[in-house]
Amino acid sequence: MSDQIPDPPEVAREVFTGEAWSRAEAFAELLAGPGVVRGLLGPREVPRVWDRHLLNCAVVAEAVPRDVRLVDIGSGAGLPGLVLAIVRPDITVTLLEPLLRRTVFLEECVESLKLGNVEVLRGRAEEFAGRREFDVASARAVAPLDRLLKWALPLLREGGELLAMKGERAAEELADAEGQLRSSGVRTAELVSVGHGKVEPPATLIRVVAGRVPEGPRKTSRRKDRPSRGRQTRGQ
Ligand SMILES: C[S@@+](CC[C@H](N)C(=O)[O-])C[C@H]1O[C@@H](n2cnc3c(N)ncnc32)[C@H](O)[C@@H]1O
Repeated sequence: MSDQIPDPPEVAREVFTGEAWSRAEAFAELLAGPGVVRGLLGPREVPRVWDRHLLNCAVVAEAVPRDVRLVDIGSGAGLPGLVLAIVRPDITVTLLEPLLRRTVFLEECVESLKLGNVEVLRGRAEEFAGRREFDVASARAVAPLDRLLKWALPLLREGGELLAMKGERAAEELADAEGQLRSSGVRTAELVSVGHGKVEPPATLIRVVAGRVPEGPRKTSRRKDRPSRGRQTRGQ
């Protein structure tokens, strides 16, 4: 393992079990190596690659139901989507990211980690409104809640959930978006705390449950649904 990467904390062994352990180690190396060289992760993040990145993202799995189709909006270097795919082989994960440099890295990671439950999709979330449908949307450090709602809700089925990783300002963001939440017809919006005993402090999520899906192009045929731009790749 690279000199710069700290030893994983003890708790990492509880979070990444079975095959997930070697994949988590390999992903830490990819982030701290090519990820830093290509400017996807700041060099100062390397010492905290386990706690701030891998573990903090992995604990989001506590809020993800079983066997769902999850889209990670603005996945960047694969956070949290690729980590969720590592710890949750029961779910299928779409890493949605507009920047080519990042999708190339993501595709390389998927191949190198031999993840069969991941798709890399290049494009902006708003391009796929009504064209793709998911059960869960995750996002970390992508946009304020009001903008995230505009991007995520059209990608979710009725009853689907947005899980937005937010920090200290989570409650404030939720309060600020109250009007929009009401007019978007969402069922519920609440703060959820995950990772107790695993990450310090525990991670705060805003969970929004989508209401009725508006009538739209989602009802068109599969062939027409295919995005006109953007590359899609399935993992091995
Ligand atoms: C600050 S980075 C965060 C990356 C990653 N989620 C993380 O926590 O490290 C924000 C990411 O959102 C992507 N992004 C920006 N606008 C987007 C949009 N409209 N749809 C999807 N992704 C978008 C950017 O390309 C970038 O990779």
